[in-house]
Amino acid sequence: MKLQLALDLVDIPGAIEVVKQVESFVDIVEIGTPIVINEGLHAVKALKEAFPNMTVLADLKIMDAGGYEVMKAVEAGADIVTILGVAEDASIKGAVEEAKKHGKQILVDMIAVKNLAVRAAEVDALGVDYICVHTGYDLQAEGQNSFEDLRTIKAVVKNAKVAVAGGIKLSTLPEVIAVNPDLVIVGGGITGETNMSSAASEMKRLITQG
Ligand SMILES: O=C([C@H](O)CO)[C@H](O)[C@H](O)COP(=O)(O)O
Repeated sequence: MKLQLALDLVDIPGAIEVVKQVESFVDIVEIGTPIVINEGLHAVKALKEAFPNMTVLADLKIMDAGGYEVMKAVEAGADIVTILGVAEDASIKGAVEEAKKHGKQILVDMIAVKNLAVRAAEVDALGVDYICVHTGYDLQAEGQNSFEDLRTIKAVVKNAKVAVAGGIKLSTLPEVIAVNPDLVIVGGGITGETNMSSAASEMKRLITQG
């Protein structure tokens, strides 16, 4: 099980500062959608240049032009690129094909997918690397989480790795670990803490002990 740090509500210098504090505890650094909207793919480039040995995920949440947008993210230095599960199969296939050409990976974000079990099985057959259940900020604000959704996709996904994101904190991490995802994605649960290094370190400890 791996730990991914999601960087969302910071600028490029702020993102670099956070990674410096927690890099030894996280496996993947995510350049979140809000950073990409604010700074463009320069943010991906800057983080990869600052931390060349880290796996960098560009959270583009692609909806169309899968191949082209993956190509641009990979040019900027991304190792993993996200596309939405609600996108057309043609877009997901294009994204997978382009990523594979460069030895990179695709994570499908299942945010807003209605029939999760059916769509997860369909997406799994398209050769993607990760399938991620995700409760976004707007539904987190309504008190929702993705823990039950994680069980749902664990039951149907046979090829891809399974990931979970959305409001995970130190206090709720054990509940997530119990379902045994391949990847746990945490943003505010680390970046919102006064001592980010200690939060990330404790999360890594819990994940490693399983
Ligand atoms: O993808 C995300 C969100 O939609 C904003 O773009 C976050 O990176 C993801 O939700 C993880 O962050 P937390 O919910 O703060 O853990």
